Amino acid sequence: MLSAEDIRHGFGGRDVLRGVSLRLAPGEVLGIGGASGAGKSTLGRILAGRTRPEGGRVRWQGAGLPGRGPCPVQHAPQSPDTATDPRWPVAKILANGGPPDAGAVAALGIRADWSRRLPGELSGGELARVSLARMIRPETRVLICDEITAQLDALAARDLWQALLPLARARGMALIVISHDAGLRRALAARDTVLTDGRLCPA
Ligand SMILES: Nc1ncnc2c1ncn2[C@@H]1O[C@H](COP(=O)(O)OP(=O)(O)OP(=O)(O)O)[C@@H](O)[C@H]1O
Repeated sequence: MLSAEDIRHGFGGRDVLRGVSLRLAPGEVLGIGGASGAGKSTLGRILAGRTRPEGGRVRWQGAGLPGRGPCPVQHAPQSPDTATDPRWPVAKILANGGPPDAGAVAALGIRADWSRRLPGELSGGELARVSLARMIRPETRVLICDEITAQLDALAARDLWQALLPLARARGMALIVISHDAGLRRALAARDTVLTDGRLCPA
């Protein structure tokens, strides 16, 4: 479904990704770990078509990622507070880029009475759910979860995964769990990998 072949990318002449290849099946949960600065977020953005790699290619169902319309691969960023406009109420955040996905909004426990609140008026866990719901549309087939619970306490993190996993399973939506936390990756992902020296290796 989603594949990457020999992805290479760097910044300022420094190679970060040195030939990353992967394949992801529908509904699969894949873990990606690696040291800080290893290139996990860079890879996530490339897989979602947000960053054009210097080398290699990302393929979606055998072709390039669609250039128009909603992308089936979405990258959920690690810091919802910097990814959401602090002046926008929840309803506007959810409607940005298309009508909100009512099923995802309900499954993530987003309450109607949050709709007029600003991001600063939500708890960290609530904001993480809103930020995630923006990325889940009916067309989303792969969700790249980039340290989405790293800033939450253990209980809020557990609640978020317990909401997200059944939603993903019900939709056959694949997840890529990017996390420093090997225990979390092992608990969630059937297949776990680590980004080391610019390459993806089995964990
Ligand atoms: N836009 C950019 N311009 C310059 N350097 C960048 C840019 N984006 C990322 N980098 C550098 O590329 C390297 C990989 O960054 P990336 O954010 O992908 O790592 P990461 O594995 O996700 O790290 P962390 O676990 O700390 O979030 C880092 O050294 C980072 O400083």
